[in-house]
Amino acid sequence: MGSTGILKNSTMICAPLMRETVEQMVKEMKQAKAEGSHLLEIRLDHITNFHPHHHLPAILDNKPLPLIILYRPKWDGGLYEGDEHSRLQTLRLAAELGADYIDFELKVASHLIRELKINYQSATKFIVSCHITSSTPSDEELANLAATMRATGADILKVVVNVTDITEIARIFHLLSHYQMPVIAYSVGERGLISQLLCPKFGGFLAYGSIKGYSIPGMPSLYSVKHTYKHDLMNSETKVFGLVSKPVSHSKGPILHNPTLRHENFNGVYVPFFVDNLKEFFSTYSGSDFPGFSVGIPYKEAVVEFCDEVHPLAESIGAVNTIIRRPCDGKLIGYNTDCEAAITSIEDALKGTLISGKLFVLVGAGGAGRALAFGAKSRARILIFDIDFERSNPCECNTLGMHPYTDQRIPVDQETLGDYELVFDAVYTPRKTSLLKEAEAAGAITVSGVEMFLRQAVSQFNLFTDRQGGVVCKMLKQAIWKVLSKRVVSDSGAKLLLPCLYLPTTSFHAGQVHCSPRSFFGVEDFLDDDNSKPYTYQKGKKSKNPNKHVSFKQRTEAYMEPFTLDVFISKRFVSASVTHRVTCKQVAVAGTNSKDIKAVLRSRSDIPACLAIGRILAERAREADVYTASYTPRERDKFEGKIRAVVQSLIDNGIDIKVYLD
Ligand SMILES: O=C1C[C@@](O)(C(=O)O)C[C@@H](O)[C@@H]1O
Repeated sequence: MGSTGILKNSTMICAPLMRETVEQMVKEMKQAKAEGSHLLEIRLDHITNFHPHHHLPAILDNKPLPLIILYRPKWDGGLYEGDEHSRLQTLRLAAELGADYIDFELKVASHLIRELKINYQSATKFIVSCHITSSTPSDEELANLAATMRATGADILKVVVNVTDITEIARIFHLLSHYQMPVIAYSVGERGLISQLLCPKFGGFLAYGSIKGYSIPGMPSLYSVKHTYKHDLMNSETKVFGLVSKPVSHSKGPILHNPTLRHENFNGVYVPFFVDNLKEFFSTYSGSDFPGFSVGIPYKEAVVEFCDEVHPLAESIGAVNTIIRRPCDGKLIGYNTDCEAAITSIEDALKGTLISGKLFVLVGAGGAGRALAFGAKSRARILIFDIDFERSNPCECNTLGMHPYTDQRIPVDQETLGDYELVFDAVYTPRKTSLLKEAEAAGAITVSGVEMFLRQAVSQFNLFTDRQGGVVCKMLKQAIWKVLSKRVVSDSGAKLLLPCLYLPTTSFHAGQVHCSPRSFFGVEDFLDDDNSKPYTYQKGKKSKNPNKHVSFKQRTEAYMEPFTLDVFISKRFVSASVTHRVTCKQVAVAGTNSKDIKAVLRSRSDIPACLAIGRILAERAREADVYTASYTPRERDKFEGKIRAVVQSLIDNGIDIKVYLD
């Protein structure tokens, strides 16, 4: 095929061109090439007053790249309304002139392809296409359809569907990866977007991308497939991360996580998952190809149910925004990285003023609101308003102010905004919401949701990749700078705060949510059952004097006793974990709220439950080759009753626990 050949094992990017004149087409062919397209699809049916004998050679003679010639009739979704004979004559002419590819509708393909292959023994390749407007066929139906298409003599098959649920895309992936000839298959629409974004992973022949200035509904831009999702670098080993949300297109996650994954040399991609049904989604995309998810509106609370295990912090908050598929057993582990992100964003904007004792007024108790409330509760007084008391429709109240609802904002009187010292909006698209603009005008310090977004993304990234955070922090910082190219935190007038990204001094999360065995963000809070008495463990204060003598024991403790045990008991549940001090990695976790554990228990918090947690945690620790751990009860905990039962059970099950009592 010479220069027009099919690049083996490499998905091409194709820009469809739909202009009204040949001149425009020629101009855009050059633009598409400059933007990185590998080939071009020329929609003849869009050219007005089209004269085949005059216009076709003009197009083919000026092609800077291989062309697919397509002359779509009205009966198959195109613009051509003339007679069928003339249309097919035009396509015959394209073959005669040596077009690289010609696209035929399945209905007419059979006799035409045979005829053309006999008459013109050119290098032209024939694409046979089928647009399915009814429901997405099953795997079997798709295979049968592909066989019918192949029987026409096609060189390449093209199947376009319009899925009503993202799980139907799995059938497209199956077709792409299993069919023994070149296939183009994708779905249009937001729910179908991943079929286009992940096309190279599943071996699609080509993926489409629209050129700059001519976006095509339901299709990614050439720029995004080339630069954001980097089709060139994707292969069958690429791990797919993504945001589970509805809506999802507002998210800046892909433009943060994708460059960072590449920077870290991690063969992964981060995509938007428009999800309607969590259960179906997790059972469809259940393999190791999908190792981690962010969770956005409106699913942060609902998703807890689909996690096999939930980190104690997320459990206490009642919301999960990050899910990791544990490599050893495929279980889904839920975390919350929003809580720390929200509180540190506010604390940093207050420039060292403590939030303790202040009054927090929280509007909206959805997933993000819960995380913020939880973080604030132990230090400050908090007043919560939510439009929907029962939270029966969380989606509605969570998107206020978010693109495209930028004219809406939470219902707080503009006149009262000046009464607040600081106003924080968890929405980050746009960066400055109507609420923040008004608050700024009223003289309050304002904190954009971008701050929280960034911080939660850093922790999330470290969980996804199980890596240390320093480089990632810097990388994300650069990425967001490029994206926003403006300051990310603002306040009014002279008190202007510089844009900042929280760069923790210790290794950040190190693959787990916990920075240290016992503290998430310096102060660890767990709400008690009646939601009024937080357990608070105040981390030992760091000395301000860097020259202060550190004893040998202090220096070596983490190495001599590398594993710590943490036990948490509430009226509702019991959980315990073993953490490696140096890397801050949790090596084993067990909690009575986990699906598998609660299924076999009568109660989630009685003594038998504690004994079960001790036994299961011991099994998991032993599996991780950990046989010893040290345990210091949390500040308000006494080493008796249920706590003692957990620890005793661990000891009875082969773990040597050293207990430190003050
Ligand atoms: O709140 C957010 C933002 C987010 O939903 C996004 O828009 O990318 C991703 C979530 O993980 C996070 O908790």
